[in-house]
Amino acid sequence: MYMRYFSRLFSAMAGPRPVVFSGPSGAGKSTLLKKLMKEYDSVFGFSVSHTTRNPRPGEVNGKDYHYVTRDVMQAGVANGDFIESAEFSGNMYGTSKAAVQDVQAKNLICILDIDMQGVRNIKKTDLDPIYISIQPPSMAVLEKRLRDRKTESEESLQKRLRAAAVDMEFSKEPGVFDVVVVNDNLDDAYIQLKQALLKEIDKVKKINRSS
Ligand SMILES: Nc1ncnc2c1ncn2[C@@H]1O[C@H](COP(=O)(O)OP(=O)(O)OP(=O)(O)O)[C@@H](O)[C@H]1O
Ligand SMILES: Nc1nc2c(ncn2[C@@H]2O[C@H](COP(=O)(O)O)[C@@H](O)[C@H]2O)c(=O)[nH]1
Repeated sequence: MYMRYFSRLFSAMAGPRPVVFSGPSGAGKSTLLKKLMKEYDSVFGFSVSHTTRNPRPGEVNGKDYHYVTRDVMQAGVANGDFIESAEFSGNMYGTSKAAVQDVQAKNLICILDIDMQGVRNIKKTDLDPIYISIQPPSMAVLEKRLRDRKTESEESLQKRLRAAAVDMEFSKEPGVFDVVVVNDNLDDAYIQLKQALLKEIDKVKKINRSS
């Protein structure tokens, strides 16, 4: 009890609370995050995950992900370099300690885009983030978005849809997420997202003004 209290107190002193974004693949997490980081570029910093999947056209190594082999990723996990890692749709993904520290060293709100296994694992740490779930309006809409994105093979798409069904149930579990945003109309979803983060955004702006 006291340990948890002091851990929260110290992390509050250390800087703004991180934000975890989760939700099914194709729900619109990256789309919303990019809008947020464009509007508040001096407030948020993205925790660049590691993955063993191949880069998509337009993705940049070190910006979207650190693209690594399974051997490199497994060695990093064994070495204790990761806060959390997970297997998703046939590939490994993970948040390195360095990725979060890099953002926090700049006193920015650290954004983690992670799947639900990542959410469960982060809950076992003392990171104490705000948990936001981005959900699609329906499975049918999600499937259309994923197909239209044209990034997945049929096999990968089916795996992602199966994971999405579990994720949509997970988001309804009481106490897991602080906010659940249904991304139907993008502008409406973005307004809801900003509303959920205004307090933290103001905190960072105040700190930046006084430093
Ligand atoms: N509100 C929306 N209305 C219509 N299309 C949308 C909306 N939000 C996102 N999209 C589109 O849906 C597709 C999936 O969005 P996005 O890539 O942001 O999802 P994601 O949750 O980040 O997926 P992943 O977890 O696989 O990275 C993209 O092509 C995006 O342009
Ligand atoms: N547990 C983690 N999940 C992660 C991490 N980085 C991304 N993700 C999640 O993976 C899926 C698929 O992403 P994609 O870029 O291949 O479409 C998605 O749900 C992400 O949120 C991570 O470091 N840890």
